[in-house]
Amino acid sequence: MPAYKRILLKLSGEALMGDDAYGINRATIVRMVQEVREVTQMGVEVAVVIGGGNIFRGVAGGSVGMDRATADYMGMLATVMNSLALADTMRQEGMTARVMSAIAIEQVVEPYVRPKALQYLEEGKVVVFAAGTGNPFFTTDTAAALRGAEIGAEIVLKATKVDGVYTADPKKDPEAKRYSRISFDEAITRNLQVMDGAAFALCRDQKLPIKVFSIFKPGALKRVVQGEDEGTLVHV
Ligand SMILES: Nc1ncnc2c1ncn2[C@@H]1O[C@H](COP(=O)(O)OP(=O)(O)O)[C@@H](O)[C@H]1O
Ligand SMILES: O=c1ccn([C@@H]2O[C@H](COP(=O)(O)OP(=O)(O)O)[C@@H](O)[C@H]2O)c(=O)[nH]1
Repeated sequence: MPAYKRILLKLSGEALMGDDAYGINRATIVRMVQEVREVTQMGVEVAVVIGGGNIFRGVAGGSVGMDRATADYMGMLATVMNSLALADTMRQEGMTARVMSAIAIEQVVEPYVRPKALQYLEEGKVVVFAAGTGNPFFTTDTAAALRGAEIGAEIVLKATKVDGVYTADPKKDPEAKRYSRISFDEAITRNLQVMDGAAFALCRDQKLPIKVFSIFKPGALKRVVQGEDEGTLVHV
């Protein structure tokens, strides 16, 4: 039995590279989609926000002297590409997906219209939210928090490169310990970088819990959806 009726799944864009140096690794995206299919088959309504870090990140552009807002728009366009690839892979795997963009790009993707997104979810379609929040200086984590709150998701699931929230960045500090649960207040006070502060703050205000877990661990998404002990729960 699933523990949730409706979820917002945030997929790391960077993880889409798999073992490649850049772009979208075919085997990786197929595996991600198959995991999503498993939970849709359990009757869970799934909305997805995918990042763009495998193609372009605004901060990277900014660091080499680009105008930061322009670089961020490039990052948002990168998430549109990933969203199209994701939805197409879903189609190939026998699912029905709809991409909705936060920035107008009508010939390519339909615009984000909240009631329409809700309708798709009720029809059992997977909705992929593209172009983040549509605003520079934000991240797709914040987009996940925002859309999660808007569609009334019960939880935001952040599938990322680490298997939970740690006392420090586990990629830099081998002594870092994983929390099984942590409050928003503590995560924000300790300035834990696994998610940006804006995303944490929005979820805290909306009382929308977040689960952080590994995108690489087979079966982790299903376990999370079944309410099993997996990753880290960030709670009010
Ligand atoms: N306290 C922490 N706990 C877990 N991960 C952390 C922490 N601080 C920093 N990180 C880093 O945050 C990364 C996940 O955030 P991000 O780069 O935004 O990933 P994504 O591509 O999933 O959006 C992890 O790969 C990890 O190295
Ligand atoms: O609301 C948003 C969402 C994303 N971005 C840009 O899109 C890039 C890709 O998204 P993100 O870094 O969140 O992807 P991920 O970490 O999942 O790979 C970011 O670096 C930002 O430049 C943005 O400007 N506004």
